Amino acid sequence: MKLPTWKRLVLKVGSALIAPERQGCSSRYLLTLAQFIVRCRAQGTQVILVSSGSIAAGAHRFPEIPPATTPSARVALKKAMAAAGQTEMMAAWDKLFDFPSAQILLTHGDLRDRERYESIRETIFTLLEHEILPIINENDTVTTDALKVGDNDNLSAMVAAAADADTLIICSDIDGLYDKNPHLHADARLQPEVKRITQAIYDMAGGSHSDVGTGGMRTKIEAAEKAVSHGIDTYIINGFNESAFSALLVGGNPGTLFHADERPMQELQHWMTHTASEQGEVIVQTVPGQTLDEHCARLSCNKVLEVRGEFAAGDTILVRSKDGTRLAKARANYGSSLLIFITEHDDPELTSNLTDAQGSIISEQDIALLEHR
Ligand SMILES: Nc1ncnc2c1ncn2[C@@H]1O[C@H](COP(=O)(O)OP(=O)(O)O)[C@@H](O)[C@H]1O
Ligand SMILES: N[C@@H](CCC(=O)OP(=O)(O)O)C(=O)O
Repeated sequence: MKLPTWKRLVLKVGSALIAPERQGCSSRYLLTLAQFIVRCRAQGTQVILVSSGSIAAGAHRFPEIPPATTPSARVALKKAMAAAGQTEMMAAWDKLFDFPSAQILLTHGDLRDRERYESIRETIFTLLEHEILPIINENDTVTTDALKVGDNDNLSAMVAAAADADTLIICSDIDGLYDKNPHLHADARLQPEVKRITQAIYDMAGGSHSDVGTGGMRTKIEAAEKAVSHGIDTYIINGFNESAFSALLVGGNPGTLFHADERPMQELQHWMTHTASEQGEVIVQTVPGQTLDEHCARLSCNKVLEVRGEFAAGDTILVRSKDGTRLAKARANYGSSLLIFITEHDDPELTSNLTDAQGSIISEQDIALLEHR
C-alpha cells in the first residue's frame, strides 16, 4: 500500500463525534481526529475541517423543551443551542492543537453568491498559506429555510470544491455505504468502492436513525456526487473507529471510496451545477438535431416560450425544455422582466435588435449542462 498523496483534504466530522452524550463537547473521539489532522499536516497535506456539532454541544445549556413548544420556538431554541455550542466546540478543538485554527461560518446564501463565494475561497487559501486550520460549520443562528445548506455533508462537498481539495473524508457513525441500511437489515453488505454514482447507489441510501445526525446516507451520497464531479476522491469512514484513521494514513480504504471523475467539471461550471441555486426558469423551444450545448449557446430571445420567477441579469437560471427536462443552469444576460416583455410582444425586430445589443440570453462560457441520471 502506498502512502496517501493528498495535497488538500477536507475532513467532515459529524455531531455524534463531537458531543456523543449531548452533554457538551467530549474529547473521547476528538483526540483521535485531532491526531489524524496533525499527522496529515506533518506529511504535507493541507487540512480543512468541517465540524458539525454546535447544536449537540450547546444543548446541555438549555433546560428540557416543554412538549407544547411550537415548531418555530423549537427552531429558535436550536439556533440558540448552536450559538452557545459553537464557541464551546471551537474551544474544544483549539485545546487539541498547537497550531492556530480559524472559524468560518457559512450559509448557502453565501456560497451561491458568486462574489461571496470567491471571497470565501480567498480566505480559505490565505489561511492555508499561513498554516492556520480553517474550521467550518453552517451559520445555524442566521439561517432560514431559504438560506441554509441544511446538512454538513453537502456543505463539506461545497467547501471541498471551493477550496480545490483533492480528497474529502466524511466521518460517519457507520463504516461506510452499505447496499441497504444496516440498522434495519442484518444482511446489508459494505460497498468498498463506488466508481459511478447512479440511481442504484441513491436507492441503497436511507435516512438517519439518530437524533443528532442530519440526513443519513442520502446526504452523504449527494455530497460524494458533488465532490467527485470536481475531481475529489471521497471517503465515508467510521469516525468512532481509531483504526479507520490509521488505515487511511497508510493508503488503505477502511470504508467506502467514491472515485473522482476522470474528467471533472471546470470550477465555474461545477459551482453553477452544484452550489448556485436558480433564481428563475426559462422554458425554451428545443430544435431537433441540435446538441444541448449548441442549443443553449445560441439561445436567442425568440426561442423562449415562458419565463418563471423573478431574476436579474447576472443571476443563475434553470433552462428547461417544453417537456420539463432540466437542460442547463446558466447565468442570465437578461432580467426576467425584459424577457417577459420580449416573449409577450413577439416582435422579431425588437428581438433581433436586443440580441444584437445584448447578445444571446446566456453566454457560452456561463452554461452548465445538466446530466440526466
Ligand atoms: N445504505 C446505508 N448504509 C449505511 N448507513 C445507512 C444506509 N442507509 C441509511 N443509513 C443510516 O445513515 C446513518 C449515518 O448518517 P447520520 O445518522 O446522518 O450520521 P452522521 O452524519 O453522524 O454520519 C447510519 O448510521 C444509518 O443509520
Ligand atoms: N450545523 C449543525 C450540524 C448539521 C449536520 O449536518 O450535522 P451532522 O449530520 O451531525 O453532520 C451543527 O453544528 O449542529
